[in-house]
Amino acid sequence: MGQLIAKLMSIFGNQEHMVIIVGLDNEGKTTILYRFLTNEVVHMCPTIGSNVEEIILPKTCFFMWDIVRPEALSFIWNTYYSNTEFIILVTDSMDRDWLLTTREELYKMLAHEALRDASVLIFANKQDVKDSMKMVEISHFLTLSTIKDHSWHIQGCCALTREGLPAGLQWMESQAAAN
Ligand SMILES: Nc1nc2c(ncn2[C@@H]2O[C@H](COP(=O)(O)OP(=O)(O)OP(=O)(O)O)[C@@H](O)[C@H]2O)c(=O)[nH]1
Ligand SMILES: [Mg+2]
Repeated sequence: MGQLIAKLMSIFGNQEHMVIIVGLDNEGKTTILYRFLTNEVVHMCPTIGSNVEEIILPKTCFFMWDIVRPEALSFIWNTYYSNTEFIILVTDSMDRDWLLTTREELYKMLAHEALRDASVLIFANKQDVKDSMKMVEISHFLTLSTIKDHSWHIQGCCALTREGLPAGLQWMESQAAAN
């Protein structure tokens, strides 16, 4: 798997940036991935394994892996990490109970040697749902202001309407251009 990813990276060249989309179950990871590609909502089943898509923009290209939770696939996790430049962490803004687990997973990833230089985009998804937590509350809960050794950005979004997704992608483009 590692060799395959390295080969793909060499084919696509330096403009290609490797991205992993992570988060707990049912947070909207796969919906977001396909909303980057199409104007239609693709109805999803829970992901088994991974989905991968190439998002081609005028000046850059993101090679995005939507992967299941770390513990389920821990044996190949290092393979993904070793080439990753961006982590997209998706949270369900309604899911207060799971935010603690999300926080644990986030800091475990950030402590990983292979992700030392990765930038983090947090999508606070499902902002359309009544009483969803807003970005300030989620930022506070995830203690994002304590992250000093990675670039990070939090963006509220609704994958169903695409609201917030272009802004998140723009942040990634600006990071890619700066690196
Ligand atoms: N209301 C609302 N529902 C959403 C939004 N984004 C995704 N969903 C719904 O949430 C459910 C889960 O979406 P998925 O994209 O399959 O979530 P996932 O994180 O890929 O789930 P797993 O593959 O099981 O880990 C689906 O029913 C989506 O239609 C959103 O912004 N608002
Ligand atoms: Mg999925």
